[in-house]
Amino acid sequence: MEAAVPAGAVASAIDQDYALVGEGLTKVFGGFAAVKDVNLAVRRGSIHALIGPNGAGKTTCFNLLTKTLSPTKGRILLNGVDISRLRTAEVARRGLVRSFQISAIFPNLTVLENVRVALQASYGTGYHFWRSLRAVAPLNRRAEELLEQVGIVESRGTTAAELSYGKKRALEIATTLALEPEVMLLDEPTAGMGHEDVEPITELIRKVAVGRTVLLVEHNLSVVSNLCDRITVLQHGEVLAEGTYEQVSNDERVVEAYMGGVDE
Ligand SMILES: Nc1ncnc2c1ncn2[C@@H]1O[C@H](COP(=O)(O)OP(=O)(O)OP(=O)(O)O)[C@@H](O)[C@H]1O
Repeated sequence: MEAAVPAGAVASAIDQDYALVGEGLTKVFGGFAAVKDVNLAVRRGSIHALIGPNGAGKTTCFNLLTKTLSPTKGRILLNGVDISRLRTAEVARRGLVRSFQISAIFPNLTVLENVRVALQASYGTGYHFWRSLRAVAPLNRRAEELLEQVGIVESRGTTAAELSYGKKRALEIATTLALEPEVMLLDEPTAGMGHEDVEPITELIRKVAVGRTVLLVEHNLSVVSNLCDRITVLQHGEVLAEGTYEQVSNDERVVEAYMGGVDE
């Protein structure tokens, strides 16, 4: 007869496989449950998408996982550690980083300066406008490396305001990488983009995801099918289906949810 596996052993095996886990996540806004008992496990090293029709609860769920909102019920585990009660900065220090919104980019600073600000934030020194150029010079090399990685190093001297939309997104990814994330959370990375920018950003995400874990909310289903290993579909705040793109796109309930909604 096989010896019973102690519960702790199962839990730690799960911790090793999954970088980020949401357990029984629930968020109630004034009596309305936007997210209900959602269980989500993001496998280490994977690109995982959260999709669903409008109003399905994706943003709320994402905000819970990124600690922008606190759950009414449930908990969040990062590498097996309960981070539900930790602040965003502490969670970022532990490797869980949400991509900055474009609005968080300083439009009047150059591309290089923007990445340097992020690096200074990550080194805990903060950004001091009065610091001499010599004092910040060591950061320039790292900033240039990051810009190289995201393919916009030739724009280093351009002010962020002058960048195309696609390059702004690339800059946003560089500022996220400055925090050395182990788990990256991307909020609709291709939202508002023209056709010509979607593919380069998809390829960039694929590239920076190597050696990391990525969770993204994305409306563009062709990006999801092209990029993501696993997909969780939400509807009315609950998990409707989970699997590969092929599995969920062949699931009648998912087809029905999308046909019944107004999503693209
Ligand atoms: N702060 C809030 N207060 C009250 N209701 C909210 C709040 N935030 C979200 N909701 C409601 O929760 C539900 C889920 O919203 P959420 O934005 O999470 O969905 P979504 O799937 O991201 O939708 P979309 O694709 O349209 O962005 C919606 O009915 C929304 O109106």
